[in-house]
Amino acid sequence: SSKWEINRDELEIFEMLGAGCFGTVHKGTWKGRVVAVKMTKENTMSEESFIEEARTMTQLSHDNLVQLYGVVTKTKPLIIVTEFMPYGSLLTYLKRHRARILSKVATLTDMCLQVCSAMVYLEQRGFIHRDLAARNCLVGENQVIKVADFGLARYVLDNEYISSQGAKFPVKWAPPEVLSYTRFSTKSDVWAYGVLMWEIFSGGQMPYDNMRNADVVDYVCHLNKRLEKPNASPEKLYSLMIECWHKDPDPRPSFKEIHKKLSGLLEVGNYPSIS
Ligand SMILES: Cn1cc(-c2ccnc(-n3ncc4cc(C(C)(C)C)cc(F)c4c3=O)c2CO)cc(Nc2ccncn2)c1=O
Repeated sequence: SSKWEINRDELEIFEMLGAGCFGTVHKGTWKGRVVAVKMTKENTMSEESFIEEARTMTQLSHDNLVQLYGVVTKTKPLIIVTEFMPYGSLLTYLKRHRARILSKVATLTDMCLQVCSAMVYLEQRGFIHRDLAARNCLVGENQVIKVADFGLARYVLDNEYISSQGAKFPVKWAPPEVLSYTRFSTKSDVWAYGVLMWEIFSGGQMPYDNMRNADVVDYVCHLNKRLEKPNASPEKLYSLMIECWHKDPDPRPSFKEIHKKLSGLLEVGNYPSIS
C-alpha cells in the first residue's frame, strides 16, 4: 500500500481535542508517537480528491508546519493522522496569555516570524493555504507556532464555508480579489497573514470587532479602509501589515520579503528588551 497509508490497528485513540470542520479530532498514539487523529464525519469532506492530494501533503515538512503523517483510507471513517501540538490553537493561546505577551514585542514578533517561515516554505512550493488565521495555527513546547490544515479548505463540502456569501467563509481574512472572484493565490495568503499579524499584536481580538461580514466587504473593498494599528504594535510592524493589505495582489510583498523585514525588526536596537 502507499507509504502514507496508515494501518487502522496501528492507531490508539484517546480523548477528544475538539471538533473541527471535518468532525472530531482526538489525541492518540501511532507507532509509539503521540499524534492527533481527525475522525472525519460523513459528507463533510470530498474524500477521493483529498486522498489523491494526501501523497503531496505528507511530503511537506517544515519546523513550523503541523506534519501530516498519513491517512487511514481502507476503513470508514477516513482518518487523518498528524503531529500533535500540546497547547492547542494560537487564537486560544493569545487570548489566554494576552496580558503577559502583549507587553513582549519581541515574543509577538517571533510568533509572526515562525508563521512567516512556514509560509515562505509553502510559497516556494506554490502551495496555497487558503485559510491562514490564528485559529488555524497551533502551539507546541517553548512557544513553537506551527501552521495547521494547510490546503484542506479545498476539500470542505459545507457551502456555508465554500461560498464567499456563506456564514462560515473567512471574510475578515480575505482580500478583495477573493471576496469578488474567489481567486486564491499566495498573495491572498499574504493578505490573511497581515490579518494574522494583527491578531497576534491584538492578543487574539476579533478583526473588525463585531462588524458583520457584509459591512467588512464594504469597509475594505469600497471604502478601501483597513484594520487600525494594535496598541502593542510598533509603527514599522503596522506598516508591514498595511503592505500585506494592498488592494491589488501583485504589489503585496512575498513571504520571503516579509521574513527579511521582520528579521530586521527583531535585530537588537529595535527592541531594547532583547539584550
Ligand atoms: C493537530 N492538532 C489539531 C487540533 C484540532 C482539534 C480540533 N479541530 C481542529 N481543526 N480546527 C480547524 C480546522 C480547519 C479546517 C479548514 C479546512 C482550514 C477550515 C480543517 C480542519 F480539519 C480543522 C480542524 O481539524 C484542530 C486543528 O487541526 C488540536 C490539537 N491540539 C490541542 C491540544 C490541546 N487542546 C486542544 N487541541 C492538535 O495538536
